Parts: sequence; structure tokens; C-alpha cells
Amino acid sequence: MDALETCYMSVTDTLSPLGRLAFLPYSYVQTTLQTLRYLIMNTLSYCRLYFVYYYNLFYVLQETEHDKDTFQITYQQRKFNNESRIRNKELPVNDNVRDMFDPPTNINQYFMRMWFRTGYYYDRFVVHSPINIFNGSRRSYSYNPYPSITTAKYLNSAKKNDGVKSSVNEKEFLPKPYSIVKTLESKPYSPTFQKASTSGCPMFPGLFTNQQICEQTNSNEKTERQEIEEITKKDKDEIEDIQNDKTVSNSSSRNIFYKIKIKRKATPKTDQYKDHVTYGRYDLVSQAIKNIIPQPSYKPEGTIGPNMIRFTWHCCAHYDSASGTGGSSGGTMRFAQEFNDLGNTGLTTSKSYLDQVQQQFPWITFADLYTLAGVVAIEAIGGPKVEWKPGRSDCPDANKVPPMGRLPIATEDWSHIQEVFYNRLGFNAQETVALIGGGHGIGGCHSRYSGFNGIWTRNPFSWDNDFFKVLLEENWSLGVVPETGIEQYYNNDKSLMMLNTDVELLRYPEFKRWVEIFANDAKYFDEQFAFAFAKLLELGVIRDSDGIQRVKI
Ligand code: HEM
Repeated sequence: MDALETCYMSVTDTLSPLGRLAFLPYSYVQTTLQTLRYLIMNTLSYCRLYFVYYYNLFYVLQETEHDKDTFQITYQQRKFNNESRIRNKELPVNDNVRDMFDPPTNINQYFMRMWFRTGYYYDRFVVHSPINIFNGSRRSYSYNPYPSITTAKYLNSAKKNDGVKSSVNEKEFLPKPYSIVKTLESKPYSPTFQKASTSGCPMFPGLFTNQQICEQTNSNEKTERQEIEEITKKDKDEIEDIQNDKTVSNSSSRNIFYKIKIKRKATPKTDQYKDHVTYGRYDLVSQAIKNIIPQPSYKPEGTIGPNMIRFTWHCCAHYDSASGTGGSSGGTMRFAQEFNDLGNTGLTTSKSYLDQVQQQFPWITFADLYTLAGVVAIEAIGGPKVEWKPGRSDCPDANKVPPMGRLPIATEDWSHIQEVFYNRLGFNAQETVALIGGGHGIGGCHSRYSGFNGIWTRNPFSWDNDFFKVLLEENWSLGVVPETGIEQYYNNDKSLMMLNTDVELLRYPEFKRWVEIFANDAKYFDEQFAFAFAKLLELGVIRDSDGIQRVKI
């Protein structure tokens, strides 16, 4: 089977361009049909618009004569319906996939899109079906480029609404491999196309770079994630009894089974401090964090708010969705191995103040404290309220510190941003742009830390959507930071700066689209940032049914 699989992979690798060519006619017919459909629908909708317009006019004249109030209400209701219909249509999930499937508006796009669709058709129908049989992957690659309900906000409200089961599949909101179209000049991303790499599956080198697939395929040993999930599925009452050292059943073998399982999971640290006077008072912790934000001795800002937001972001940014490692869980930033890493230079400021807060409230885990810090700092600076849940556990020692070097690199281009935010962290374009623009709308760069220097916006200590406005309006050109000789972008009068990754947001059309949307709609930007930041804080946090995360020891 291994040989067969390897052979299959090498054939698909060499045949992929030819395979795509074979799909060109199909793609051509599809595009033509879709364009025709688009034209016809457009014509019909114009006819409908005219009809509705005259009908409404007639209606207005009639109604105003008789019943003004009823007319007002009906009119408002219609307006609302129309708006929500338009909004649903304009906020797609897989934006770049939708781009690929939108009717072309000019002849160039017509040919370009046709070619990229071939990648989609080829990937979907040719490569993945047989490979799914080989590796037993349960992933589904089919999706609807035009889902009926699309906003993450809707998903949230549907979830909160107890008793009402959401018809929205959460997976629809996660970026899929197909949504990662690298560039209009290169072929679409597909895990199966990746070449041999040392980080691949040890049994089939180069076959899978996705660690999870590899783990599924190559051993009977369960991953930590699977084990934790399995244990949480067990009868909760029985597990609690064991924790309290009560006898659960007459069968001793059964007892041993559970005891072993439980021993392998750390007792939540919070339990040791149950009698502490402030136990569970997260409001007091938030207040203590708020109190340490103004720091006149921290020059030149006088506040460590932005530093704290960056600190929280870095605590989460090393999450890797493929291996399940990294992320805020474990509170690994407290170990020298992590906070001394080059990418984290300057963040010891926040760490040292937060560690003092931890001494005040010894029951809170570092993982919880370090994530709560960012949430409090965002709010303190006038930003949106970010949903935060306690219950993260600290790992016992530095063994769980994830490999360093996973943070995004400021001099890289938009494909690197995609690699980090889409592939590794699991965000989509909208969330990525909201996060970067939100983070870089406050504070600035310090030559003593990163080598870059300056501020992104004119009001770096108040929350707004200026980052997007400035990025679009100013004229950016490359310059050199005098103190360090490092290149960065400056505006005309050199009062503001941008990193290369910031300017790259204008160079990839999908990112640019969101930059424009957020520049025009500050309220919508706030919502999206809050949603994305909350998602960031939860990356890699797998909780038991009681909301507590227990790490294996
Ligand atoms: C492409 C992704 C990103 C890159 C390459 C990047 C890089 C950087 C760099 C080089 C600095 C300057 C550090 C210094 O010299 O003090 C910085 C500052 C900052 N970053 Fe990012 N960042 C990224 C994304 C984010 C995200 C997603 C957030 C938060 C949501 C964020 C929040 C911040 C904040 C608040 C500062 C200012 C810190 C201060 O004023 O002390 N960054 N970033």
C-alpha cells in the first residue's frame, strides 16, 4: 500500500498541469454558462427593479392618502429585508474562492478565472478522491461558494440562542484548502501537491506535510488531543467520583482504568487555591491589569497597553493547527526559552508587570492571565469588548514550549501572511486583515526591539480604524531606519511608517478588499476584530465539559 501511495503521488505530481489542461474545456463551458446566466439574471433584476419602483410609487400615493403609519412600518420592514439580503450576499465565507467563481467582468479575467477553475475541478475530482481512499482522511472538500448565511456574527448569535439549533455548519467558516489560491500566477494550494519535506510523515517521507494526517496514518498510538477528547466522553460523574477518591464500582480493574487515566491529567492549578480570598474573581484580576497599564517610566509612550496587546498576540501566535501544538494554552511565555526568543524582544515589559499580578492572584493560571491581559488592554484603549473564557491550564515545565520561529516575519510578502494566518492559525482573509490592522492601529515599532521604528497612525493610543485609512490614503515609499539601517515604508513627510507585511495587505486583492471595507465601516471592523481576537485566544485550547482544560502530565 505504501509503495502504491508513493507511486500515485509521484504520478499526480507530474501530471497535475496536464490534468488541469484536460479540464479546460469543461471550465470554459462552465464559465460561459455562468456568464450568460449572470447577464440574464442582471437583465431580469433590472426589469424587476423598475417594476418594484413604479409599484412602490403607486403604493406610496395610495397609502399616504389613507394610513400613513402602516405605510411607514411596511416600508421600514421592506427596507430591512432588502438590506439583510444584500448583506448576506456581500459577506462570503470563502472570499477568494468566490472571486474565482464570480462572473468575469472583463476578457482578461475570463481566461484567468477559467484557468484557475481548472485547478479547482482537477483537485476536487481527480486528485483527492483516490487519495482520500488511501489515507482514510475524513476531510470533505466540497463546499458551497455561495452559502445562504455567511456572517460569523450570525453564527455566534445562532449558537448563543439556546434551544434554537443552528442550521449553519461551523466548518463553513473555516478556510478550506481551496480558498488558498496562492497567486493569480501560481497554482492553487493543495496539500497533496507538496513536495518532500523533512517535517513530513516519517513513514512516507514527503508524502504528507500535514502532521495530523500523518499521525492518523502511521500509528495506532493516539494523539494527545484524541486522548483528551476520549476521556471527556467518559461518564463525567464517575470521573468526578474518582477525583474525590470515592469508590466508584465494585470492579477493581475498572477503578484502576479510571485512576490511571486521571493521573495522566494535571489537576487544575486553580484547585490548589480554592480557599484564596479572591478565588475566581476575574473582575479583580481585570482591574489589577488595568491598573498596571499606565506606566510613566515606560518611555516614550507612558503606557504598556500596546505592548500588552502584542504580548497576548505572541502568546497565541505560535499555534500550529496541523500538530495541535502552541497557542495560549500552557502559559509557555513564562519560560525563558520563549520570552528570550528574538521575535519576543521587548515583551518582557508586559510579562514582568503581569507576573506581579499573578503573585497577587496565585490561583489564576498564566495561560488565562496572559490572554486576559490583551482583552483588558484592548478595552482600556477604547477598543471593542472581546469574549474571553477562563479555564486554560499551565504546562508543568518548559518541555511544552513550542518550537520558536513561528511568528510572522515583517519583511515577508502576502503569501507568507497566508501561510501563517490561513494555513497554520486557521483564519480567513477577513479575520487576518482585521487582526493585523487592529493590532497595528495602536502603538508602534521601536528600534531598540525590532529594529523598525515609528508609529502607524496619528493617534496610536486610541482605538479606531485609522490604520486602514492611512494605509489607503498615504503614499508609501521604502526608506531606512537611521538607527538600525533596516528598511521600512514611510509616508511622504516620514511621520508614519508601515512594515512590509502591512503594505502587502494592499498587494493581494482579497486583503485589499477587506482593507477598504474596514476603512469605510469602523463599527463592522470592531465586530470583526473582536471575533477574530476571541478566536485567537481559543486556538489550541481543548476544554473538558466543565470548561476547564486539563493538560497531560
Ligand atoms: C503579519 C503579521 C505581523 C507582523 C509581521 C508583526 C510585526 C510587528 C513588529 C515588527 C512590531 C514592532 C515591535 C516593536 O519594535 O516594538 C509590531 C508591533 C505591534 N504589533 Fe504586530 N505584527 C503582526 C501582526 C500583529 C497582530 C495580529 C497583532 C494583534 C492583534 C499585532 C499587534 C501589535 C502591537 C499592538 C504592536 C505595538 C507594540 C508596541 O507599541 O509596543 N501585530 N508588530
